[in-house]
Amino acid sequence: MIVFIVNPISGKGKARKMWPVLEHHLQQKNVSYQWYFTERPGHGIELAQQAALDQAEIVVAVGGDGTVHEVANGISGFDTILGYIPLGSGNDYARAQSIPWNPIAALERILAQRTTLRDTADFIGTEKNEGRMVNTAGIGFDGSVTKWVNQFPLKKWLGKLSYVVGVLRVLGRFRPTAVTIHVDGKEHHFQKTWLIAVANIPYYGGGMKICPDASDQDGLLDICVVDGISKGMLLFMFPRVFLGNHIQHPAVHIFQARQVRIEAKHDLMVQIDGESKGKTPIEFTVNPSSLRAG
Ligand SMILES: Nc1ncnc2c1ncn2[C@@H]1O[C@H](COP(=O)(O)OP(=O)(O)OP(=O)(O)O)[C@@H](O)[C@H]1O
Repeated sequence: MIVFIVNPISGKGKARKMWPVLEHHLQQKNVSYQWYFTERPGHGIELAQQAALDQAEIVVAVGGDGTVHEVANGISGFDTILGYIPLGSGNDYARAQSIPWNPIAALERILAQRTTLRDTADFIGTEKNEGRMVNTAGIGFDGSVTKWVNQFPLKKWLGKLSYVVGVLRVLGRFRPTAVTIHVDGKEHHFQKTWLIAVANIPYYGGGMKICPDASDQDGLLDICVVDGISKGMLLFMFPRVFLGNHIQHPAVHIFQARQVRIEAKHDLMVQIDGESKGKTPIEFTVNPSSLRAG
């Protein structure tokens, strides 16, 4: 049995519009399936967990990276395969896994049932803030931008453009702070940190190659720290993130580790897989080959 979990608001309603087309394809191919629309944030976790308990072979996230995050958390601890049809606005998971952007082609790939094992990371913060990261986390500047954008009433109309507005709004008031980063137990101190990314895959934010060498098949997390840089230089450097050559800048520090803990002098906001997830301190531990991706 294949279970589809469709987020009707993903990609400004793209997933909702595309679902009848996907269903038509499934019916033509005589595939046995069930489907659900998510009704609220977090619902995807509950639906995916129930599907795994009901012994679904594959649970397919239909939407964006937030939907993948929820489904991956719901099936955590089960042998269930995670499928993905990218109909969000960022779709970084699809980018990293080379999943076709055409929804029917993505569906065909799932039906072919060629699976690979992928790393995820377990995260644990404060106040029951814990779970499983599939893509990438951002702590600091982009954590604040994500929080701002998720509360921005125009997000459902502006889509990705909301992030540009968010970057400009947060840039005005964000203050870099001192952080301590424990990389596999070794302490590194930074004085004026803008952001720390912890990555399973190279991308976040819809194609920004924040950790260009990250791989979810190497048993390691890649960590990128941006520290000691002026606001102007940060803006100037920003476009280089899309090519991944920002890592050559002296303000950018890269590490690889199995475990990383981040503490900040002044609390920094955290986003994980594009979802706001509390604030520092936070710790990540890689969980190698823990996800069956189809
Ligand atoms: N019915 C719903 N109403 C409101 N929010 C929902 C509903 N169902 C799911 N959500 C939430 O929608 C959010 C965004 O989903 P998702 O990330 O899949 O789409 P996106 O933001 O368009 O794509 P991307 O993350 O790839 O840019 C998630 O945080 C999820 O919890």
